[in-house]
Amino acid sequence: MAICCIGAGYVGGPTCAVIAHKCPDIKVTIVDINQQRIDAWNSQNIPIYEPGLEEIVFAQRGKNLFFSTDVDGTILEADLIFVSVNTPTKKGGIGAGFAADLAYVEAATRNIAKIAKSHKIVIEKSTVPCRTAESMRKILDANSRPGVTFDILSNPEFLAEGTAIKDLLHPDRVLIGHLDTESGKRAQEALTSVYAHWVPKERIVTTRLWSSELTKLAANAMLAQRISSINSLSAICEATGADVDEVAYACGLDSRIGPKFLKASVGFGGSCFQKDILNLVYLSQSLHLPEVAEYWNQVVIMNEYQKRRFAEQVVRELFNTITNKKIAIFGFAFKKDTGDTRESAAITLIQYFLKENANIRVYDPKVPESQMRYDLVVDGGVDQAHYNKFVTVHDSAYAAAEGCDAVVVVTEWDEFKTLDYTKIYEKMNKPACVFDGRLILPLNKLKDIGFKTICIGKSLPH
Ligand SMILES: NC(=O)C1=CN([C@@H]2O[C@H](COP(=O)(O)OP(=O)(O)OC[C@H]3O[C@@H](n4cnc5c(N)ncnc54)[C@H](O)[C@@H]3O)[C@@H](O)[C@H]2O)C=CC1
Ligand SMILES: O=C(O)[C@H]1O[C@H](OP(=O)(O)OP(=O)(O)OC[C@H]2O[C@@H](n3ccc(=O)[nH]c3=O)[C@H](O)[C@@H]2O)[C@H](O)[C@@H](O)[C@@H]1O
Repeated sequence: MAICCIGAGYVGGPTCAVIAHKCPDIKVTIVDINQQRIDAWNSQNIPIYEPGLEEIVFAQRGKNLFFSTDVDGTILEADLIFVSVNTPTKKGGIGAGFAADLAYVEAATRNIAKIAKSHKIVIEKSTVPCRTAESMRKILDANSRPGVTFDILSNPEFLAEGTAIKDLLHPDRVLIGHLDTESGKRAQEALTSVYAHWVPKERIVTTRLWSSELTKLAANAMLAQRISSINSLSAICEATGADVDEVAYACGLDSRIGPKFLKASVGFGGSCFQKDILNLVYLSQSLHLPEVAEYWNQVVIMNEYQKRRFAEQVVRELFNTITNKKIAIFGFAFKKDTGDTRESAAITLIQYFLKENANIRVYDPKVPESQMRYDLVVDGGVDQAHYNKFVTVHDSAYAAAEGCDAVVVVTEWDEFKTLDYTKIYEKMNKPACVFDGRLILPLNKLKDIGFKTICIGKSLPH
C-alpha cells in the first residue's frame, strides 16, 4: 500500500510520520507545494517543534517515509490520499471572518482528479464544514479521467500541538466517516487496516460522513467552550475573592464534569479553536439557526474579553500608564512545547501594550524572532512607530526581565516555573510586578520576595 499526504504541516507531518513508524509495510510520502517546508523536512532542522517527532522522522525518513514536492507523481502511485491542507477563516467575500476558506481543499481535490489514473481513496484530514465531502465528490467526478473512481472518507484529526506524538500513538479514538455503500465500507476497512497496526479496534469509530465532519467542529467547540466557561468564572473569582483553581478542581471532581480543560488562562489560542467555532457559527447561520450561531459565537466573544480584560489589568496595576515602561513577556507560542504562534494570546497582548507605548522584551524558548515580527507587523498591523519598541531576547528569561517594570507570563512553558525569581526581582525596576496569565507561579513566594503579584482568577492581597 502507498499513502500520499497532501500538506506537510502540523497535522500532515506528524500524523503521517507516525503512520510510517507504525506501518513499515506502507510507503508514506508527504507532499507540499512549499519547497522551503519540504527542504526543512528533509534536513536536520525539521520545520515543526513537537516532542518526539524528530526521533520518528529521523528513524523512518528514507525508509518508508518521504517528503517531496512531486505532488503529481505521488498522487499517481498512491492508494490512499490524505488531504491535510490548511482551511483558514475566509478573509474576504461571502462569509468573511467566519466561513472556512476551502480554496486549498478544492485545489488539492482538483489536482487529484486531474492526475489519478486508477481508483483512489481520498481522505479528508483537514477540518472542514459539514458536507464538504459532497463538494469534493462533485469535483472529482466532474474532472477525472473516464473509468477512474474515488471513495471519500472523513478522518478528522484530534491531536493537540505539543502532545501530538503522544496523542497519535495513543488516541482516545480514531474517527472514520464513510458513505453507507459497499464501496464506502471497503474504503473504510482499508483505512481502518492502517490504524489497526497500533490502535485498538474498539477505539476506531466509524460513522456516516456528515457525522464525522460535524464531530470535529463539535469537539473543538466543546473544548473551547469549557475554557471560556472557566475564564468567565475567573472574572467572578477576581471580583469576589474566590480562587479559580479551587473552583475548577472542585467542579472537576464531579465525574460528569471531569478535570480536563478547566485551566483558566489569558485566553485560548492556536490555529483551530477560534477558526472552527467561527466555522460552526457560519454553518448555523447558513442553516437559518441564528440562536445556535449566537450560542457558539459567545465562546469566541468571551475569549476576546478575557485577553482584553487581562491587558487592561496590566495597565491599571502599573499606575494606569505603561508609556515607555519596560514589560517582559514570558512566552510567545500559543501553548507550551510548540513553536506555533498562530492566534497566540501573546500577539493580542503585545499589540495592546505597544499601542500604549510600552517597551516590550519577549523571551520564548522556541519561537524565532522573525516569526514574532511577522505576527506583529506583517499580519498584526503594528506600525513603524511602535516597531522599534519591541525586542526579542533569546538568551534567557532573566535577560528579558532586565530593567523591566513587569513580567507578564503568557505561555505556560515549564521553565518559567523553576526560574530564580529573586534574581529576576533584583534585575527589575521597583515596584516590580508579575502578572501570571497561566496560573503557574507560586504567587505567595513571589509576594515574599517583594513582587506585586496579579493572577488570572485570583484576587490575592498585594
Ligand atoms: N494544527 C493542528 O494542531 C490541527 C489542525 N487540524 C486541521 O488540519 C488542517 C491542516 O492544518 P495544519 O497542518 O495546521 O496546517 P499547515 O498550514 O501547517 O499545513 C498545511 C500545508 O498544506 C500545504 N498545501 C496547501 N495547499 C496545497 C496543495 N494544493 N498541494 C500541496 N500542499 C498544499 C501548505 O503549503 C501547508 O504547508 C486544517 O484544516 C486544520 O484545521 C486538525 C487538527 C489539529
Ligand atoms: O483541531 C485542532 O487544531 C486541535 O485543537 C486543539 O489542540 P491545540 O489547539 O493544539 O491545543 P490545546 O491543548 O487544545 O490548547 C488550545 C489553547 O487552549 C488553551 N487552554 C487549554 C486547556 C485549558 O484548560 N485552558 C487553556 O487555556 C491552551 O493554552 C491553548 O492556548 C484540540 O485540543 C485538539 O483536539 C484539536 O485536534
